[in-house]
Amino acid sequence: MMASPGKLAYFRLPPLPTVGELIKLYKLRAEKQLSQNFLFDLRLTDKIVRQAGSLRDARVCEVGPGPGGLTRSILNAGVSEVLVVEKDTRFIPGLKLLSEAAPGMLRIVHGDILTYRMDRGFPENVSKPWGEDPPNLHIIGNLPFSVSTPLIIKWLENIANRTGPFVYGRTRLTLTFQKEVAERLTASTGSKQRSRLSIMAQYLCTVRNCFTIPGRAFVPKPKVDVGVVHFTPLIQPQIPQPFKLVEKVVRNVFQFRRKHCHKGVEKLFPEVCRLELTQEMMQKADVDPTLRPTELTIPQFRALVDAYAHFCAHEPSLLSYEFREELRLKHLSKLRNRTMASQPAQHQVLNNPTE
Ligand SMILES: C[S@@+](CC[C@H](N)C(=O)[O-])C[C@H]1O[C@@H](n2cnc3c(N)ncnc32)[C@H](O)[C@@H]1O
Repeated sequence: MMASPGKLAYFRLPPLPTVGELIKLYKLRAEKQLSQNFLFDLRLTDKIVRQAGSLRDARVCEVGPGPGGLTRSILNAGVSEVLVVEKDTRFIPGLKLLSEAAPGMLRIVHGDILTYRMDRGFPENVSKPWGEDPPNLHIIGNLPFSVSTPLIIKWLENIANRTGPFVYGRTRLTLTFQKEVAERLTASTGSKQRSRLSIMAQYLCTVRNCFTIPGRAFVPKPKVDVGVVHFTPLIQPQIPQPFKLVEKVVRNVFQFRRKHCHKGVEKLFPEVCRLELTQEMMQKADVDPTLRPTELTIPQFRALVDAYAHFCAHEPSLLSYEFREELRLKHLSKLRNRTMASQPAQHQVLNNPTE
């Protein structure tokens, strides 16, 4: 493979204390509430980073760096810049050591990833249009279990609406989840693990279950194994239907996961016209009503969502709440963006390597 020009492609961290030694040095006891399970084995962290594809000259945001094992592997991958967001202040001194060893490459943010505005962390991304390859931002993280599902749902909505880290470019994600969640995210049509989460993720992304890390590889050892999942958002001009509408159809269909799918579809309509409209919707979408929810493909879900949107357009009372809510939220987010643009950032960047 040809190396890209510039010194970063050949960057290697100088010798440093090991992750285990750093933990001893700073007396870092793992906090259960923050789902702290650390990876000491740098061959494993390297393997996670390899799933992201080439990171030469890329920008990376790492969620929850903790003692920095995964951060070391990211820095060694020839990236141009890494921004790490860590909630626990105790890890900051160790991360600063890493930052000194990789001058100009590591920005440390003390903050909560659930509220951190990543688009503000990488404002220069504005010049890159959506869909440009290679992507300009990678999100990588050995995620805390406590936030992994809400975080991926929030990011899926961001992908649909091109907000948050997805506002300017086709950001890719390489993240860890509890093994069972990883299996649900990537479950194929007909599999037992197929669920709402599988549909929402695969509606918007190509999803790959990369490999499983046994619980014993972490310190302390969690009760579960961990799956590494890679997401590539699909290139589409705009999500054809609002995210909330997609969510509503998928939620209803999976309400009766062992029954025929028309059972869940019926619940989308008022009782008086339920059976007729369900029949009409299934015909319009060309979906066999006797299939089980787990047997439906993504194109069939798309067809169901489109058919339901058609009914809603003709009978706004079916969906007036969601549409109103979606419009209200979009309006609020526009106002918030405007206000925040005129305010200083709330999260503290603890070092500025470019200074
Ligand atoms: C599973 S540990 C991974 C640590 C390290 N990346 C590794 O692989 O060894 C999760 C990390 O996320 C941090 N964390 C937990 N909740 C967070 C949040 N809401 N925002 C940012 N970081 C968080 C924890 O403090 C911890 O460092």
